[in-house]
Amino acid sequence: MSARRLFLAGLVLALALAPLVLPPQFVTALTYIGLNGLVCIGLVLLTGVAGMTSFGQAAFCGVAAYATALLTVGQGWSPLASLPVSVAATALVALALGALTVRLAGHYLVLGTLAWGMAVFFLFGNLPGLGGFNGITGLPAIAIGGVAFTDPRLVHVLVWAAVALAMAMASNLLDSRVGRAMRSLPAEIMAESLGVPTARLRVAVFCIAAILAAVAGWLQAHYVRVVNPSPFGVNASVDYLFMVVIGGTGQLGGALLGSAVFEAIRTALRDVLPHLFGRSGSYEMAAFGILVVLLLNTTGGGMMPYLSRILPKPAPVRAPGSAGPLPRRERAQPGQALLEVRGAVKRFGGLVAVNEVSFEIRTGEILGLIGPNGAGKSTLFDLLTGVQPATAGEIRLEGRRIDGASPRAIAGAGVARTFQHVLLRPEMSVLENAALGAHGRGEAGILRSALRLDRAEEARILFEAQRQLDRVGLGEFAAQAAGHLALGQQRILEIARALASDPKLLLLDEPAAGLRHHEKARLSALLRELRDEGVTILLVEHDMDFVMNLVDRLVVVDFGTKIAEGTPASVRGDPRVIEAYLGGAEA
Ligand SMILES: Nc1ncnc2c1ncn2[C@@H]1O[C@H](COP(=O)(O)OP(=O)(O)OP(=O)(O)O)[C@@H](O)[C@H]1O
Repeated sequence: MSARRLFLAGLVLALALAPLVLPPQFVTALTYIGLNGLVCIGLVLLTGVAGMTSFGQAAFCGVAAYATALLTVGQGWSPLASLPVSVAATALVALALGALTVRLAGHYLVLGTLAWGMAVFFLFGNLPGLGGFNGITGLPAIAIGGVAFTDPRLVHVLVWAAVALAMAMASNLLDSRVGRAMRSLPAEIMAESLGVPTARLRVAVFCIAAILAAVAGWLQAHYVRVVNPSPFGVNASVDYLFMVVIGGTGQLGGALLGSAVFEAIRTALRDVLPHLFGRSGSYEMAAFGILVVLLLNTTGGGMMPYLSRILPKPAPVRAPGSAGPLPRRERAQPGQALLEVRGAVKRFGGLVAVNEVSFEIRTGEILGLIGPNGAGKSTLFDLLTGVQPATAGEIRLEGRRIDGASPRAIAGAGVARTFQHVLLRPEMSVLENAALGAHGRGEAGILRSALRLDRAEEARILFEAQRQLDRVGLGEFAAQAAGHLALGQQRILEIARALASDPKLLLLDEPAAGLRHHEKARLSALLRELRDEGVTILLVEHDMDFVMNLVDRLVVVDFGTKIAEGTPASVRGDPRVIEAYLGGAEA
């Protein structure tokens, strides 16, 4: 067993035994830390992992709490029987709200969650049958196998068992194909170009976070045996956000640490301040606010990174020594037309950025797309990758039209790309970044991943990712964080990630930009090797030396129009190219 697992097992055991030795008020505090921790695990997934901020998590606790109150008090169900129904009801509400809100971006998303957080709170207080702001009382205690959880110490064990299960499942999830896709969500263009269905996955993460909040709401309802709106308002949602920010949104442990620190500060202030200021004033909130601001100032990324330094390190994700193959795409014969662009036009208002451009790429060749600044190269690249729709014209991949298709659909059709400004997940390892490329070649979903039933497929994906890293010469860096690589290596990593998707066509957007001379030479050698292995490549590039010595053919554009096409030698001597692009200088 690794040191990390031993530590975690010890922690769980200590928590389970805590009620035997701790006084009741500590057990209550620990129970609340666990309940809040459950909500915060969801919030870490939502905020830290998927990049969405929610001011509405407490409302989800409330939906489950009210649902179980209605079923148990109103209908006489047992709490255990009401658990799946309460959680499912919350998930349905989350699905509906999520579908509406997660498409919003930035501030709009935050305000959207705030709006429904407030709305749900007032619904709890005003809907008939929910007992108004006094709520519903007399909820039964949870009973499992004839054991009634009336003793707070038993509830404590139950709550922390739920926390341990949630932590294990969330950690499994993050360590999987879906988890990597979730971690790629903040870089939406990158994620879509890797075949990740970002909108659907966002709603899924939103629902997962709501389900964790629902379990906490259900536990809390049957712990305190009364349900009213006050713990489910926006204030409580803000508290949850504070907890995860204090703990650190980037790691699951931050959820529990933040919950514990939050509870400790609140309890300390409640106990200490009256001694300092007397009982006349209520200074807790003011002191609490100041403390939180100070904490956030001193621990930018939350407290978890500090704790991580002293905790045993998790073992880095490694590829297995061998694994079965992933599905491969069928390939056309070398020399056949792979991509055909026919009369592509892109207008921005009155400006024609791409004007009736036609060319084709044949299987197994390297084609360079060049032109002076503002010639329309990037726009053409955007048309090929689906980032922008063409105003007119046709783009076909192996005869099938892809103009107007989404970046995800184009990725699915076998077109992989790199970005002019490198897009990686810097905090993920080099291996995991490369594995993101193989997303479309796996199929394990959320539940399979959370239950760790995806290991055979995961081994194949990681093996493939490592194979591509070895292929491009980055194999030895697999366990490093991608953000620690030099820029040139990051560009190469993007190529390895693209190759992991088993592409029919590799599109490279200014791959030599920002590289030093020796890095360019290495990149050039790599692209030649890939071509020799049968990979078809289109590259947009500014660096004439780099392009001229590498490509089989060139397409030259100027003012959005194709002015030349042919081998580097023929293009080099073309008077129109010399005139337009090279300004009379020899290439
Ligand atoms: N979204 C947009 N809205 C309006 N005009 C645009 C847009 N994108 C590009 N253009 C214009 O289209 C023309 C072609 O731009 P594009 O970026 O495709 O050229 P480029 O060849 O890639 O240039 P560079 O080499 O400088 O990157 C330019 O005049 C540019 O200002």
